Amino acid sequence: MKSLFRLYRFLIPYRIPSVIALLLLFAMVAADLLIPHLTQRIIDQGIGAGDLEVVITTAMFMAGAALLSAAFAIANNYLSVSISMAFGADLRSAMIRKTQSFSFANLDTLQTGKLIVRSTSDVNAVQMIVMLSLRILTRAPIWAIGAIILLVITSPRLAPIMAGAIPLIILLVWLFGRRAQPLFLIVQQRLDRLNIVLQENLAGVRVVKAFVRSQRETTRFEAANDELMTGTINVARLMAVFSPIMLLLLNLSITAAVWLGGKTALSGGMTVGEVVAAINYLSFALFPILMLSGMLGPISAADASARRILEVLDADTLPRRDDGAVITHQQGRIVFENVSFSYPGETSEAVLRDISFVAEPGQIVAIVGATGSGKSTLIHLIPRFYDVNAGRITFDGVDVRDFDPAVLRRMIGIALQETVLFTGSIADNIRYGRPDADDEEVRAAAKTAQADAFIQGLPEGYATMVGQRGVNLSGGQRQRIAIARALLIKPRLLILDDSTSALDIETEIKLQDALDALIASARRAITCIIVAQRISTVLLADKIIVLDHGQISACGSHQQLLQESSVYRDIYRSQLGELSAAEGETHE
Ligand SMILES: Nc1ncnc2c1ncn2[C@@H]1O[C@H](COP(=O)(O)OP(=O)(O)OP(=O)(O)O)[C@@H](O)[C@H]1O
Repeated sequence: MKSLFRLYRFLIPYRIPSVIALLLLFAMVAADLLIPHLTQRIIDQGIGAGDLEVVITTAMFMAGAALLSAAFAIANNYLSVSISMAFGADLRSAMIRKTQSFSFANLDTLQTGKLIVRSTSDVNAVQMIVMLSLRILTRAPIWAIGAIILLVITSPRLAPIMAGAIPLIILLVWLFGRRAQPLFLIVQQRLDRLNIVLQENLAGVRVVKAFVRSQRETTRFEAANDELMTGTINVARLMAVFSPIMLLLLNLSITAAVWLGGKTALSGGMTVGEVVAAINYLSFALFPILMLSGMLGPISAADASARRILEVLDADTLPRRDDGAVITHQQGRIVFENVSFSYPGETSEAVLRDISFVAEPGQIVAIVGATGSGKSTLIHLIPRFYDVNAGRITFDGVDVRDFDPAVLRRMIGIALQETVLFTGSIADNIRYGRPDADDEEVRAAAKTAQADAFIQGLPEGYATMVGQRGVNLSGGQRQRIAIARALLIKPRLLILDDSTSALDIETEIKLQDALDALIASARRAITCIIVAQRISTVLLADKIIVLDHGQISACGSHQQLLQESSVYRDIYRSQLGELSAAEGETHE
């Protein structure tokens, strides 16, 4: 329950309406509890004494109490629904705000599927309990306590029945809770699993079809679905036994009250009205406990949901730094000083070891190496998608960890390995990092990225809509839009992570020439770090860094590396065939 209570802080902005809702509850319970007392009066002083006037006036009081109770209930329902919906909306917004500040390490642990479940069905479960707290969950105990007090006052002789029934009910609820809690947790975990399978299945539906694996995916989904069903059935089975037992206990208590009350009334120890009122009070006291016990399931589920929501809200993200460094005259000089890095996790090995190099302002630095050698990891450290474990990276002499992440990232234009485009027009996508850029600037960036020609050829040019994940564009077209997007922010450092892999050689050469021209003509230096699989992409780079199993195995220009690095020569040979005679002369 601790997690659930921690989320109640989201009610603070609604404390006044919440207090009003609770006051309305008290008023409602008071009106309800008046009715057994009035019933007693009608029976004893009206019917028993043959006084019609008492019958009529008391009946009018009863109708008044019932009307008031209904009016309070309507006002309370109205308030509690509005408060809980606002609470849910605030909670969802807080979660989305938090995920926006997630580092890549956070995203590694809380993947998309999990985040979606947490910000939808988990929030709904908690929101439901908040609404019930302002209604039935609070009303039930007040009702029960009020009824017990009135029962003891009006019919002390029947109080022992209550004294026997209540501990028994509490014991049963406790036993049920202990048994049910783990079952509810299992259901939540299985729901999580089902959502992840579903999300993977839908996101990868094209691959599934291409590999004719629909059967496998259906089986995988059905397995997760069946597991969820079994879990839910286990909970339902427990409820199926528990609820009737509780009802039996309630009915037995009332039977005992009728029996004992009847006997006492016959011997003159109680009036008929007192017996009727006592039976009413007894059901008023026991019924809420029964109702609350039925809520144990949703409460346990909501507590599990709250725990999962808190995992998101409490995640350790890169803090915003208002006191972070600011560089007024940016040069774009990047220095790696003995950088080592391993991904978070106890068993993970170092992915980068002792990396040192300098990218001077205006230089094009290429990083090559076998797949998995750590190229993407290396460039992800510059905008602080992850922080280094040892050594440091400086941007114009300032350790990147001294910047506010947003300030640092505004100086860096990056086209990531996986191209993600958003629903919207092509122009919107290019403008993503700089929404105020004018059409000319958008077009200039697209021209450099070799995207202008194909965009102009589309039916609506720059206004053409891009589908979810850019499905209506080719891989190479999406890559070029991503490069234009990175260029448009006029970065001091441009990072292209294998961003030209889907381009044909001719387009790639044109892109390289355009980038060269841009770098040469830029008023302020643009440093460029290019990760590449293809040697042809890096031939013109000022400096090529060869990564091998997370370490720099060589560094220099193409010609230097041909002479000095066997790893580089191997990559060269495997891609471009045997070395030409001229190149062969220069090395051993
Ligand atoms: N988010 C992650 N969590 C844990 N390990 C990771 C993560 N991303 C990459 N790795 C591991 O780090 C190593 C280097 O990966 P990286 O993506 O940097 O290589 P790369 O040289 O860019 O490969 P490629 O050319 O195939 O893109 C790999 O062994 C990979 O398994």
